[in-house]
Amino acid sequence: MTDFQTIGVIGAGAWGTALAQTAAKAGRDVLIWSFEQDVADVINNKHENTIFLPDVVLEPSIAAVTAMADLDVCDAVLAVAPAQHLRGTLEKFAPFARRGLPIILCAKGIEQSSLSMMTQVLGETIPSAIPAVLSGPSFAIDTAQGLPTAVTLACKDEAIGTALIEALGTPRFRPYLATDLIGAEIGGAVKNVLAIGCGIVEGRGLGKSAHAALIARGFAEMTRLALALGARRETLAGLCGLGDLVLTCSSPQSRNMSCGLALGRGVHLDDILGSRRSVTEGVASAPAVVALAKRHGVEMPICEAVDDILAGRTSVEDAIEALLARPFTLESA
Ligand SMILES: NC(=O)C1=CN([C@@H]2O[C@H](COP(=O)(O)OP(=O)(O)OC[C@H]3O[C@@H](n4cnc5c(N)ncnc54)[C@H](O)[C@@H]3O)[C@@H](O)[C@H]2O)C=CC1
Ligand SMILES: O=C(CO)COP(=O)(O)O
Repeated sequence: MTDFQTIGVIGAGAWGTALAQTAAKAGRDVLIWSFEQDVADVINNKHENTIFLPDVVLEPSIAAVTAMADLDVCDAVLAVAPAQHLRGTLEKFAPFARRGLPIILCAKGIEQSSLSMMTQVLGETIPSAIPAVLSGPSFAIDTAQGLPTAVTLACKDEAIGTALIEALGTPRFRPYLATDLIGAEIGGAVKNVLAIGCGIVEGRGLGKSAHAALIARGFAEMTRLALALGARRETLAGLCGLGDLVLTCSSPQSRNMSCGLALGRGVHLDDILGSRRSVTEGVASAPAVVALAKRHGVEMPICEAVDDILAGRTSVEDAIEALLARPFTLESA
């Protein structure tokens, strides 16, 4: 018996669909809200999200809706809209969220216009909700196909966090409880920017040694920013930090890494983004990460280089040369 029998999923992209599938496999009744009517129709009529997560037969206990009002029966909600659309999406849901509703934030990004983390966006749109963050190394297709995945589920209230894990966890989808929401959020947002950087390194043929160096120095940047924002170091060393960084930075199936790969091979950013319907979160989060770092006096040269390349302020070649020309320094600095 669970306190959270009916689960709402807001966002029917690849990750929302995969989380709906795993919640259904855990025995929950699932309502998934789709931004697009055609996506809702295909989920209901074909039991497959042919647009964002093809080739996965969805559980019969998943129903798609396009009216937020239909989610008012949910005991807990997973918010899986992309970071730049989260505010508008939660504003639409706000009138139907009961007081004290647990809302699990699953987007990995920072709002570009306000530099807000997703928990801040939730606090401003549905202040009565109980916030949680779900983040970790988990490609949607792996999770949806039932391949083993483990993630961090962060909630300040440990009893509610534990109950959410009991409602959503399965032997194949293993959430680990944490209480450090900001650490989990920073890990997910910054690893996307670093994955673009790792893709560039691969695309330029700079070698596996450079690739590993970028992961390690990128992890130092991620940790510095997280600590400045009040996170705990051990959170960043876990699934939602290092774990996701390693996955995303080593997998061309990552949208962020593949974006970097193409940039490194000389493809223009507009052409890369124009050829995909799915979201590449690191592109929107890069300027926000850099601005947030500046605000807190944190040095993040790799993220800055990625942001400069994305914004067209520097070439890939010049950015690499500038990083390599930086003064030698203490590793722990
Ligand atoms: N796909 C994956 O493997 C994983 C994705 N995530 C995160 O989940 C979040 C969602 O990503 P995906 O499900 O992969 O998205 P996706 O790339 O599969 O689909 C794009 C999503 O954006 C939505 N969208 C487009 N315009 C919108 C608007 N104006 N308002 C609201 N929604 C709009 C679409 O409805 C669709 O749900 C991202 O923050 C991503 O970083 C996290 C873990 C794994
Ligand atoms: O967050 C992810 C895996 O944990 C998915 O990464 P991409 O958005 O780069 O595909």
